[in-house]
Amino acid sequence: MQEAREVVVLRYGHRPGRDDRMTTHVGLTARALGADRVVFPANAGQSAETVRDITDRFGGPFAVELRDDQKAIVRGFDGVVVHLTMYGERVQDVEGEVREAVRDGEDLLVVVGGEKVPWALYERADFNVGVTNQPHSEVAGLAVFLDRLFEGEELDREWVDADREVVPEPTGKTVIDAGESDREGSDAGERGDDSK
Ligand SMILES: C[S@@+](CC[C@H](N)C(=O)[O-])C[C@H]1O[C@@H](n2cnc3c(N)ncnc32)[C@H](O)[C@@H]1O
Repeated sequence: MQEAREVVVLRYGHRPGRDDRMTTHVGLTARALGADRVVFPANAGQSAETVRDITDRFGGPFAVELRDDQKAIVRGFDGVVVHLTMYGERVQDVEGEVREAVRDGEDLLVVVGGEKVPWALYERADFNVGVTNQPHSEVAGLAVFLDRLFEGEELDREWVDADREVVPEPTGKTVIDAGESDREGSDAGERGDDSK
């Protein structure tokens, strides 16, 4: 796609304890599927730490920010705002319009909720987008939206400054030092950590 200057994912709301895992997964999904930065609420420090740790080990660039002024971020955002919501327009109907809106290098803010989000967000959003009009999860909605936005190109991205790299293989969980060209067998390589 013609590039947005920066794709930022904003996690709107976080209930410590209850939302920890989901907020972490919003960050990991944003990173893995092509966003440049995630903004978490200030009370989601543990999730921020986990996403930063993954970025340190598996590469970036990807930034994690903690902010407590989500309302102001959305209100003052200088670019295009997409709000993912089951009540929105169908992603397959508006994805082209979203790409068009950012094609001249506009920044893009993608907002996902947790608990109920304020009505003002629906009004400020340039696009309220539904990934199906069925209730499901912010992680699933974000993944599908980013993949549609980037038309699958994010799957081939190169990672910079990684310490570790997963070797894709039909069976096994091999992780090698980044840059290492020799493949190691599953027994020799580090066992993958998929416990996040
Ligand atoms: C579990 S839902 C909670 C929604 C909340 N009950 C409300 O009415 O706003 C959390 C978030 O998942 C995302 N989400 C859920 N279903 C979605 C869908 N079909 N399409 C896009 N995003 C969705 C939205 O960002 C939503 O804020």
